[in-house]
Amino acid sequence: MATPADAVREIYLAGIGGGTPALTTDLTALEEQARAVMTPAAVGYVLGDAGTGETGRLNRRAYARRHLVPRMLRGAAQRDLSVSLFGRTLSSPVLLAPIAAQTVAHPEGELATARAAAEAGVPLVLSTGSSHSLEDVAAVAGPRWFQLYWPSDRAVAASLVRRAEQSGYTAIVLTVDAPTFGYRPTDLDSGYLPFLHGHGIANFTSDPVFLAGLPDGGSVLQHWARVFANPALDWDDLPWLRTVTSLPILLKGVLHPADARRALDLEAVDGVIVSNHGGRQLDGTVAALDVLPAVRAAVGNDVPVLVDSGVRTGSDVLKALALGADAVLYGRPYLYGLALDGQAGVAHVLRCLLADLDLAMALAGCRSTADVTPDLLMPEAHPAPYDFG
Ligand SMILES: Cc1cc2nc3c(=O)[nH]c(=O)nc-3n(C[C@H](O)[C@H](O)[C@H](O)COP(=O)(O)O)c2cc1C
Ligand SMILES: CCCCC(=O)C(=O)O
Repeated sequence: MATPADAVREIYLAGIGGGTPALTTDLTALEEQARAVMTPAAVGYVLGDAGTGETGRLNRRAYARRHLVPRMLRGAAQRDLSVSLFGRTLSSPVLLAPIAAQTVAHPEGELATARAAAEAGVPLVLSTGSSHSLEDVAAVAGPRWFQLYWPSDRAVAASLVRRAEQSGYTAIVLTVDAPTFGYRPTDLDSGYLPFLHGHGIANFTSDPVFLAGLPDGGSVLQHWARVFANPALDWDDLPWLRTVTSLPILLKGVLHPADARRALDLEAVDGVIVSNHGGRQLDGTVAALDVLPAVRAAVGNDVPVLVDSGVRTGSDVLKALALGADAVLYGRPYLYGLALDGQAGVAHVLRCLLADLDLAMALAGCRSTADVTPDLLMPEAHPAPYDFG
């Protein structure tokens, strides 16, 4: 049976004939390659962090300062990478993070991403800010979740969720860390917001409720700007979302354990995604990985907890799982693959990540994701200095 690590063997075999991969297999080097092929505005949007970039750097440091203590002789010749979430089996603990406006990186945008994800069996979380309608993406996608930016008009929110449900998306990811755009100097310096250039608004321009609210002769972009976000959203709104869908709901962008607990106590959500949005929202924010154990402790072991922000390699996935995550969202690197070579580029990145993860499990002595336990990590010499009580 083919395993993700076979990709590595195939590369070496191709090398006998002089072949080498078209793109780097170094998942941390893709950024530099992609920078060279994207427009300056796209580089600013995709690579950019909020503020000084402190949180963006911290995300990587949080992984770098943790170290694995692998176990030997555990007979991990075959690895089972699968995990179970909301009653479904995922082929690996990896999903593609919602990334808006993907046509800034490649003209085929989310369609290319969805095809590559389907081929790899990796679930895609499609952004509300997709450049192709959620129906068009569903037509070429494999397993899929829908990420919701809750519009200022509840009727539009309900319409998006209903469409997602009808199009086979099996979970709703409500992102709560972006009531407004963060302060992003890379975008501000070039005066560039992709949405105002027509990227990432297809779910609105294809939405009957949104279009019905468009004033006669009014501008679509101005209407979008009014409707897209709801900065006034608060906890009292959450139960309403529960009334419009029977799908599992995950809250994305939670960092404080008390917020995770509160969401569950409201019985309004089924899971949480610990994330600082890749350092793009509030600069100076703690690394997502650093609060993951506290969030896990706050919600208990039965609630799905995912994490993102800074995941790059197979070892990173192991570290996240060892600290209590059920799965990770993989973000920018797949966008780099998209920019470099469209669908084939995303496929390459996923092949590399899954091969790296499969080998990491072999080398750490893990036959299955259930074997990725906290004792796989070196206890921290300097534990996190905060106690959330
Ligand atoms: C260009 C870009 C666009 C994004 N758009 C969205 C979005 O529409 N919705 C959302 O919830 N998160 C969005 N995110 C955040 C990602 O889902 C994820 O949290 C983040 O990329 C993780 O950081 P990393 O990619 O550095 O690992 C976006 C991130 C990037 C880089
Ligand atoms: C309000 C943010 C919209 C897109 C996004 O999530 C991002 O650029 O990070």
